[in-house]
Amino acid sequence: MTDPIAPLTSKDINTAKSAANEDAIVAQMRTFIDALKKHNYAYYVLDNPILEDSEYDQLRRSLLELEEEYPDLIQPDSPINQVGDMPLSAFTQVTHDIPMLSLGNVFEYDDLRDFMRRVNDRLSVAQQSPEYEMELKLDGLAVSLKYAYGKFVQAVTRGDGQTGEDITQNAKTIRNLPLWIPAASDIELLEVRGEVLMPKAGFERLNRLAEEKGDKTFANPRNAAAGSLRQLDPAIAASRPLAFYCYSVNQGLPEHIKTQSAALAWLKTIGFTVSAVEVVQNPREAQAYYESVKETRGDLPFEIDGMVIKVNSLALQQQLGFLSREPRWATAYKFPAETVMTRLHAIEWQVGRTGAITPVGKLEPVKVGGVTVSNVTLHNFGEIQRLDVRAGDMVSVHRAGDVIPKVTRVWTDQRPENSEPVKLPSTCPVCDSPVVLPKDEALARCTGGLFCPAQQVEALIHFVSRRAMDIDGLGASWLISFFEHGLVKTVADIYQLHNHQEELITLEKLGEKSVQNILSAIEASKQTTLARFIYALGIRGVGETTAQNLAQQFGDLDALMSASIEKLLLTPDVGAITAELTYKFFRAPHNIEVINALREAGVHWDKVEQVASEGLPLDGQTWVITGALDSMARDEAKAKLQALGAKVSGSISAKTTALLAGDKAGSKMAKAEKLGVKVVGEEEFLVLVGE
Ligand SMILES: NC(=O)c1ccc[n+]([C@@H]2O[C@H](COP(=O)([O-])OP(=O)(O)OC[C@H]3O[C@@H](n4cnc5c(N)ncnc54)[C@H](O)[C@@H]3O)[C@@H](O)[C@H]2O)c1
Ligand SMILES: [Zn+2]
Repeated sequence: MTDPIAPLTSKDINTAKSAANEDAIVAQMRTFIDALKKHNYAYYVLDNPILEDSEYDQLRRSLLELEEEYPDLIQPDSPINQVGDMPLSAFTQVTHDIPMLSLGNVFEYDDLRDFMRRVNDRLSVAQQSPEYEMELKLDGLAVSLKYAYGKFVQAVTRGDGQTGEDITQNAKTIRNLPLWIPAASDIELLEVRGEVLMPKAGFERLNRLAEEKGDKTFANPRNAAAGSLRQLDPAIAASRPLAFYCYSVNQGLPEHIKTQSAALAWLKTIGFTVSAVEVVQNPREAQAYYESVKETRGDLPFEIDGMVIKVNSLALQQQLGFLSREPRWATAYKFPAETVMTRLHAIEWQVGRTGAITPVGKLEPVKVGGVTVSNVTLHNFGEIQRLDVRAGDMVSVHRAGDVIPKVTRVWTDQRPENSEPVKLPSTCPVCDSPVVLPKDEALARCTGGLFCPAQQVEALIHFVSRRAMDIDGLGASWLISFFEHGLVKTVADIYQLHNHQEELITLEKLGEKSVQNILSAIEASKQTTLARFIYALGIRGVGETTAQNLAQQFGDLDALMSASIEKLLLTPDVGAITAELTYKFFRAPHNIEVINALREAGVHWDKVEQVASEGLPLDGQTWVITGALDSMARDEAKAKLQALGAKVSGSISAKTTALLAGDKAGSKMAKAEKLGVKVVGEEEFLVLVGE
C-alpha cells in the first residue's frame, strides 16, 4: 500500500503507468487529491501544516505529472488549479474585485528560459524579449489593502483567490502599514497588494515565549504571520511582530506609470515598504541576480523562498493575461528547499578522541539547501530523547548556508509500527568497553581510554590538526591508514615515521614525493609553542584557550606536569573538573611515556614570555568576548586585553568584570544583563586599548 503522504517516487509512477489500467491511475490520482486537500486545509485554514513544503510540492508535482500524461482522467475536484483554500467563517468574507492568484514556479535556469520562451510565444515579434523586473519572493501571506481617498479602509486575505477574510482590524496593528496616504487623497479607490510577514527575529522570540508558556509553537514564520493576522483578538494580533511589504497596485495606479518597477518606486514614495527590485534584460542577468540574492539571503531580516520575476511593462502584462491559477507574465524562481523530509534509517554511535559517544543519524540521502546530505549529527542521547527520534522515522532536516544540517522535527504520526525507542549502547561500538553516562553530563563515554582504537585514531587526528601541532600535509585519511598498517599507535610514533620510509612509499597511492612532503612537515612541526603542545595532547576539558592559559600560568611543561590541583585551579578558565582531569592526565604512566618520547624526538618550544600583569591597567579584571568585531578578529582583541593585564575567559559569571560585545552577540549578552555585568561596545573597547 502506498502511504498517502509519502512522496511518490518515479518508480511508483512508472508502475502506475505500466499498469495501463485506468482504474489504477484514477485510484492513484484520488490518493494524491485526498492528500493534497488534507494538506491544503491544514496549511491554509489551520496555519498548521502536517508536512514540509518541499514534500507538499513533490506531491503536487506528482499529481500534475499524472494529469499531464492522462488529461482525460483529470478528476473534477482536482486541486491543481486551486488557489489557497476557503477561509474559515470567523471573519466576514469579502469577494475580491480582481481575483488574487498564486504564481507558477520554476526551479532551474532551463525552466526560467522555458518560462520566458512561453512569454515570447504570446508576443508579436516586435514585443519579444521584453524587459523583466525581479523582486524577493517574500514568505508570508498575500493581503489586499484598500484606500478610499487616501484613507485605509479594508484589508482582506487572499483566501481561495476569489473570496478572502476581512482582517481590517488586525491589519491596522501592523506598524509599517500606512493608515493615511496624503499623496493618494485624490484617488477614489487605491487597491494595493503585498505580503504580510513575520521577521525571523520576531518569529524566534514568539516561539521562545510560546515554548516557555508550554503553548503550541509555529512551524515557520509564514504560518506564524498567517496565524497572527487571523487572531480573533486584535490585541493579540497587535503584540505580534508583523510587517507589510507592498508589491503591486491593482486599482487606482496613476496613468503615467507604465511599468512594475515604476509602480513600486511610486509605492515607496507614498509611504509603503517595498523590498529589493532589479530590472533585467535577459535570462542571464536574471540568473545572476537570482544567484546573488540566494547567496546573501541569510542576511535578510525575513525569510524568502525565492525570487519573483515579472514582465516589467504593465501593458504587456495585461496583454499576456492569466491562466486559471496564475498570471502568464510572472513566475516564482524558487530557491532550493532548506528544510526537507527524509527517512532516518539508522542511528549509529561514533567514538571521539576523548571517548565521547555521539549519535549520528543515517539518512536516506536527500538534497537540502542545494547539497546532498546523508548523515546528520544528533548531538547526544538527551537530544535523541528530546526529539523522540527513532530509526525508521520520517524527519525534517534543515540546512541553511554553511550551517551543519540538523534534524528539526520528527513526524511521529508517520512512524513505522514496529519501531522502538533508541537505547544508549551499553558497550563501545569500537572496543566493546563499558559505556558510562556520568550524572549531569550530556555525553556518554567509552571507558576504554587509549585501549580504544577509535580514541587512539581521534587522538592522532587531533594532534596533527591546524590549531594543535599543525602538521600540514598529514591528513586524517593518511593517519588512519598508517594506524591501520600499524605504523603509528601513539602520537609519539609520528616522529618515528622517517624510519619507515620504504613502507610508507609502498602504501597505496603514496609516492616518494608525498612521503618526503609528509616527513618534512613532521620535521617542521617540531618547533612549536608550549600552548599548542598542551592543546595537542588532547587533555579532556583543555581546549585552545585553556591550553594558552595553562602555558601562561606555568611557563614550562615540567611545572605544569607536577602542578597540584590547587595550583591548577589558579589558572583562568580552569574549574574543578578540568583541574582534576589535567592532574590525572599527567599522572598516567602511558601519557608521561608519550610526552618523554615526543621531547626526545626533538619537539620543542621557546620559553614562554610570562606577562607580569601587576601594575597593568586591567590587572585583576576578567573579560569575556562575544559576537563579531568589525575592526579585528576576536583572537586579536583577546591578545590586546591580555596585554593590558586582563584575563580573558570563555564564559560569563558574576565574577566577570566586563563583556566585550560585537555584532550578533547572543546568549552571553542576555546572561551579562541578567548578572549585571558591564557590557562594553567595540568603540569603547578601541578607546580603551588606545586605537
Ligand atoms: N506544507 C504544506 O502542507 C503546504 C500546503 C499547501 C501549500 N504549501 C506551500 O505553499 C506554497 C504554495 O502556495 P501559494 O499558492 O500560497 O503561494 P506561492 O508561495 O507558491 O506563490 C504565490 C504567492 O507568492 C507571494 N509573493 C511573495 N512575494 C511576492 C512578490 N514579490 N510578488 C508577487 N507575489 C509574491 C504571494 O503571496 C502569492 O500569493 C508552496 O510553497 C507550498 O509548498 C504547503
Ligand atoms: Zn571504545
